[in-house]
Amino acid sequence: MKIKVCGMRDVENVSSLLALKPDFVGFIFYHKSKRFVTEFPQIKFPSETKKVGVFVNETIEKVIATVEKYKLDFVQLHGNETPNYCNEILNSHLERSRKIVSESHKLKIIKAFSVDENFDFSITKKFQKFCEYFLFDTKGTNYGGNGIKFNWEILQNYKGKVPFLLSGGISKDDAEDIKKIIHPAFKGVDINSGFEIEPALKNIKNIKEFKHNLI
Ligand SMILES: O=C(O)c1ccccc1NCC(=O)[C@H](O)[C@H](O)COP(=O)(O)O
Repeated sequence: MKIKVCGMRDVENVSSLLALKPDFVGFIFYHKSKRFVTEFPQIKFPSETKKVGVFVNETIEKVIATVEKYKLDFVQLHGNETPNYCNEILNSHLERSRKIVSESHKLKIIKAFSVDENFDFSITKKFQKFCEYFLFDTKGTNYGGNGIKFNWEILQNYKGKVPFLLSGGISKDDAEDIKKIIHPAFKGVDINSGFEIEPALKNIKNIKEFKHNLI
């Protein structure tokens, strides 16, 4: 099962996290978030851990510039971005990387959806050809990091092929329930406020225990 730890910022905290070999580490580039990255931690990432930039209704130019500056592997889109916006992100990155010969990595997209009891999973269809993963997060007052769970049973209404990460209010005591989720597209979890000491500072011991219990 894949693990994404989102909302990181502190250089020593990121460094301790990397020792646990998470699959993804997320950095929030949304200035209204309390986890907004003001100074990107300058650390060499192992190739098995992917860097994810989280954006909310950001301009394409800003997203691409941030991807290039911090060499991000994924962008996670957490606002009202459309399939066309996703297409433009991929095309802009491809066009730019063709011009810079040394930069040839392929950018990938995670589209986040805010889920509540009435969520219509069929809206994900229009995004499927642009996205590597979907992220099903709980609908709340903020675009993300709300710290609340949705009813995981409704995941069974998702019939698509794009793999998804489950998110929203997950904490270390949820490992057993997560292991009970049976769905062909369920690929992993995204964790955030449930593991925080303070905004953007994670409790590495709890993440280690959670990761161990998930196996
Ligand atoms: O975490 C934030 O502050 C945030 C703000 C705006 C957009 C997205 C944000 N987080 C993205 C994530 O992937 C979170 O991990 C996800 O929303 C779950 O958070 P939590 O409920 O705290 O576990």
